[in-house]
Amino acid sequence: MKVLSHKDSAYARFVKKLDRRAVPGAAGKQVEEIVAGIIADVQKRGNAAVFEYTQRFDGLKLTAKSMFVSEAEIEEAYASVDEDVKKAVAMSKRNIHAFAKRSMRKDWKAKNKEGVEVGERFTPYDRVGVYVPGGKAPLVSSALMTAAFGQAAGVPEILAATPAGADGKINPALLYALVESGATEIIKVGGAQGIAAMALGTKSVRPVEKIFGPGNTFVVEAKRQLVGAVSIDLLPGPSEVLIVADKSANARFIAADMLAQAEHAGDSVVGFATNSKALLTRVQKEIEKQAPKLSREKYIREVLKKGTFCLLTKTLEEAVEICNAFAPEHLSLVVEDEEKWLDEIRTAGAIYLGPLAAVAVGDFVAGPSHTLPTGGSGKSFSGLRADQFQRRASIVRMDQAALKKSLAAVETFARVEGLDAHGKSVSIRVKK
Ligand SMILES: NC(=O)c1ccc[n+]([C@@H]2O[C@H](COP(=O)([O-])OP(=O)(O)OC[C@H]3O[C@@H](n4cnc5c(N)ncnc54)[C@H](O)[C@@H]3O)[C@@H](O)[C@H]2O)c1
Ligand SMILES: [Zn+2]
Repeated sequence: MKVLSHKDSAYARFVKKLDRRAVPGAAGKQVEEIVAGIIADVQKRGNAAVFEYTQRFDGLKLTAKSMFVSEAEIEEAYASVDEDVKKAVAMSKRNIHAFAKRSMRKDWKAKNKEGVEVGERFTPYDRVGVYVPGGKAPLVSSALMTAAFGQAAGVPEILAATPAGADGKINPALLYALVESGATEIIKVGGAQGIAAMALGTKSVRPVEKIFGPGNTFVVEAKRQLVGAVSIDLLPGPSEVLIVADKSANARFIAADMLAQAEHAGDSVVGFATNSKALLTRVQKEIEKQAPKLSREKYIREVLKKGTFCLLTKTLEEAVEICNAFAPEHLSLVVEDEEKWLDEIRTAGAIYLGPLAAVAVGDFVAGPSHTLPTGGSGKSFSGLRADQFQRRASIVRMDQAALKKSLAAVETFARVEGLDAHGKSVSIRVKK
């Protein structure tokens, strides 16, 4: 765990490095090339390529039939998932839908100064893809945090892709959550080949229009490379939290949040910035006290060693500046004057306010999606939300009076751009 005070000589340099930019290719030339190769191969050979990579990376042999989760598998999942899980999924889904309803764009129309009616119309995509990471943990909540937003937006076809283990089985709770969140088809394909199959289509997989969801570096790089063939939500990478706190904060809660973040995976990032020396000392002690009791201590130790920093800043202002430069996926803001400091926060993906706002509640059930911008991309992306499942079209309608009032300016534009047919197409309609 890196601990630095503003008085240390290494502090300024370290803080400067926290001003991040998520640049393409940051995953490394090698990942970029591997993914480009997989995409090209899926484009050329379709199913055959998808099956080959699935065998190579996940040890699973698939066919055109077995790549899709069957009705029987879904029935089995519904029968085996216990009531507590069903209840928790229902609660999360209810809150997601309520949140989604408010953030969805609504049609509107108005008249411009000349009397032309202008407006916007929003309709759900017809067919989207969601990626749910497999691998290290069955991310039941990630199914909800992507697909259920599409479901709320009214997307009729949601194709989900998730890697199955070598035994071809998908965790029943994950399957249950996916179906409850509106997934209409599920393929047992992960990685870059899963993203490529959804974006480009194969003989068995009909292509989607937009792809959502988190994944490892191969998945995220594949999404980045396939922009154009599809659009995407954002490029979410390894999870992170930054806690900004003053002396009013509770050290036990902060330590618990830092450990919760650290247990996600070995590549998680955990930051803590405070202007209170006493708090910093107490948090360090608390971490050592709480960590040994946790089941994922292995990941936690790894993250504490290489992905954790604690900064003693000179002022709270400085901590907030660090936050804006860092653009954390999650910010936990625990300060006396919440409203004042909230106004200063600009780049965080999700802001948790006050000592009781545990990030884990947002991870699972609060309502906003936990699929959020990481690696500094909060400067240019926002978290996944329902309106990203809506297509937008602008609408223009006019009558004779509005047409007449627009004519002079149109003719001027037409003249300077050398597009006389444009001018003509308007003047021809205007009644003299
Ligand atoms: N930001 C968020 O909201 C959020 C949420 C959940 C998970 N995540 C992130 O998702 C990631 C999950 O990663 P994961 O690996 O467990 O699951 P994953 O499903 O993302 O990746 C597994 C796939 O990676 C591919 N792969 C593995 N090794 C490869 C190689 N050498 N070459 C090419 N492809 C290869 C395989 O196809 C495999 O199916 C973590 O980094 C986690 O932090 C982020
Ligand atoms: Zn978390």
